[in-house]
Amino acid sequence: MTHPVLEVKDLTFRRGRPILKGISWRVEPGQHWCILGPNGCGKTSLINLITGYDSATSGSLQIGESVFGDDDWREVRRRVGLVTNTLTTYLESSEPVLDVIASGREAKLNLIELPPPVVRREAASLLQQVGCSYLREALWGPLSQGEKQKVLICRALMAKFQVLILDEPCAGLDPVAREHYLQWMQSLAVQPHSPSLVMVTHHVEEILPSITHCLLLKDGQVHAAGAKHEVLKSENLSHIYGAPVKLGRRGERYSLRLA
Ligand SMILES: Nc1ncnc2c1ncn2[C@@H]1O[C@H](COP(=O)(O)OP(=O)(O)OP(=O)(O)O)[C@@H](O)[C@H]1O
Repeated sequence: MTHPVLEVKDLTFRRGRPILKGISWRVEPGQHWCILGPNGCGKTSLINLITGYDSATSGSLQIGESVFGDDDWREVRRRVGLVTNTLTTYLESSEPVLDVIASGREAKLNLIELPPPVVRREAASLLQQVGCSYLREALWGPLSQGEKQKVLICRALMAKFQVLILDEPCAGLDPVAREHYLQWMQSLAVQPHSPSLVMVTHHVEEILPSITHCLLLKDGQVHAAGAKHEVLKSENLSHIYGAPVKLGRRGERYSLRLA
């Protein structure tokens, strides 16, 4: 039996009030997903549960063959890469960029011990791949938003991950940097052994051709989940955003405007 890359069943999350109300979602090998939904609908909460930063109130969660509760989630976490701005608040400003990247190997923040030279070399090579070799000797704190995003991607790539979760990866990037970044993600997604990408975004313009599926959330519930071309429709988006919107398509890219 092939295991899903990721599966959640009837997942609920309460913090004083219900935040996620019975989410069921399955990511199969070879699929790349995009999660869309209005502010406060529970996108980040869902990701925090998947990455083990928070615990679900009920329901089940599985990454590959590992089930949350049965397996050591610290080990499982090494298979889930996460790129999120929230990480930026946990990282020390004085942390060298190479150590930030190297810390992805162990899924740990702010390394106490120096990473081994072989790991630092891998980190430097990843930095080169994203066009940021000039940051080899830099510290984390003063980096620009775009540089931080690229360093976090490198950090995620250090892990032996099956899933790479990108929480609003283009936030803070200028339009040209955003397009370069998206092209780079596209080239990553089409590599033969690419991890499954799960991208959270507010902008349909950022949905890459390689994204195969979409999960639409509203009020902590799944409104629609499935193949991109079936789910990404004006009526579904109007429903989740609570206003009439019109989805446009140009080639393999999308746009959205108020109807
Ligand atoms: N630990 C928590 N304690 C209390 N409330 C929380 C907690 N985590 C999330 N929430 C609340 O749950 C709701 C969903 O938050 P979440 O950050 O998941 O939304 P989101 O879809 O990622 O929103 P955005 O698009 O604005 O980033 C919000 O109303 C938030 O205030």
